[in-house]
Amino acid sequence: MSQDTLAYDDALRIVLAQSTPLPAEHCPIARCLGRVLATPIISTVDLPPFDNSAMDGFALRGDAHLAADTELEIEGEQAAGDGVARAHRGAWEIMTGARVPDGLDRVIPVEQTERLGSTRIRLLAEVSAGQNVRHAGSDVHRGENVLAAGTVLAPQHLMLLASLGIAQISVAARPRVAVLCTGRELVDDPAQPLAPGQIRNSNGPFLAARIPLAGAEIVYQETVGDDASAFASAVQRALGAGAEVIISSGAVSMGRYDFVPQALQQLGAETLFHKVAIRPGKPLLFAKLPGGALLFGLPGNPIAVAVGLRFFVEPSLRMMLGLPNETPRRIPLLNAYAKKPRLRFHLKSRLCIDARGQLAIEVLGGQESYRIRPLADADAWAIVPAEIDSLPAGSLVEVYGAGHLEFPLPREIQA
Ligand SMILES: Nc1nc2c(c(=O)[nH]1)N[C@H]1C(S)=C(S)[C@@H](COP(=O)(O)OP(=O)(O)OC[C@H]3O[C@@H](n4cnc5c(N)ncnc54)[C@H](O)[C@@H]3O)O[C@H]1N2
Ligand code: MOO
Repeated sequence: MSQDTLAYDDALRIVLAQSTPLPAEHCPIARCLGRVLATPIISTVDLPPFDNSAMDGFALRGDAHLAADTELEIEGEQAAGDGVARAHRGAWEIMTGARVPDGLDRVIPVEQTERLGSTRIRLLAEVSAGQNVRHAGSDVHRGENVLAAGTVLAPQHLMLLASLGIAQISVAARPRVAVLCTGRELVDDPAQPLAPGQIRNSNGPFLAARIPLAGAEIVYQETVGDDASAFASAVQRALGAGAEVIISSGAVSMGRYDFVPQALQQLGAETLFHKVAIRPGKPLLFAKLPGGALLFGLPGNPIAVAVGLRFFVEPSLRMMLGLPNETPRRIPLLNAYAKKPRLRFHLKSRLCIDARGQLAIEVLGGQESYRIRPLADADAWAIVPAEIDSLPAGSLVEVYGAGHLEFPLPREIQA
């Protein structure tokens, strides 16, 4: 390996050292899906807020057990939404979710009662204290820590926040990202026929789709030709749009038109590394612009872009979002895998259940970095470290989900 090619871990360390957590901001809960909670949520209320019935039936009181065949007068009715009622004796007809009248302590379902005329019932089963009552605070009690900082808010968290009456929360600001695609061969408009030598821009739409899923927002997007000055002015426009992170695709390799390093020099940027011992995406470049924005120069091959985003940009975004570094899962390889040593491989892969019914990771065919089709079948990345050249079937390999916030796997139990 040439001396200027960094090991992945060293390159990642440099990226993380340049990535700083962003400040928190307030967000109404209707708009916080996918945001990262900046401060823990401590409930100021009990949930349920009052003792209420789990059944349509009759609320009663009694000793530890109220025997079957007991007969009781119907003294009142309590529906969901009714306020405080005070009861001293008898049975109250009650609906599911209704507040249990004060003084009563259990509910018998209507089907376990027999109506005796219009004002009396007989119990057909024994009912004990607390039965069919959902007690105040039994789900969440006041003062309970219900969501930890760093929670990525999903619909079930919004259900909890809504039930606690929380209107606004504090979330990490979303990193502002610009995407610049380079290449004279690129056509953005799907309706435009391709001239000989042209291809469609697929990296732009991929990045535009993935970045919001990674917890960031796109503030600027442009496709530029093969020219250092045009690229430098696109970088200025991206910065003008407020970008804190610029992701470019293409023009970082050895070709005559691979001008990103030169443009960065023009811009006065500090290049922190160029070339990492990985496949795909070896010519990846990382720089810091004079105002502090980070630039990830991803090699143009589509899978090099996917790997650069997943294994360099996303760890940086995690740091900005206040999330800890990711830990991969270790999963057995479905089939043996061999490669040349020296480069760390990132393999388009798919989780599967093997013939014995166990979770395994299948490395897909077609690993070349121009091959987009197998990525469409992939839902995970399998990693083979630089120093390893062959792995028998069943070897445990590190596996990462398609995106850092999407991991379709169960949690690992910590020993
Ligand atoms: N002599 C050498 N040539 C190459 C080397 C090398 O070490 N020595 N490295 C190869 C590797 S590995 C990669 S990866 C590529 C990276 O090249 P660039 O970053 O300079 O990217 P381009 O040349 O601009 O494009 C590469 C490839 O990707 C296609 N492309 C670019 N942008 C898009 C886009 N937005 N959508 C779809 N496809 C895109 C482009 O047409 C090229 O086919 O360099 C190797 N060469
Ligand atoms: O690093 Mo490249 O993406 O293998 O062609």
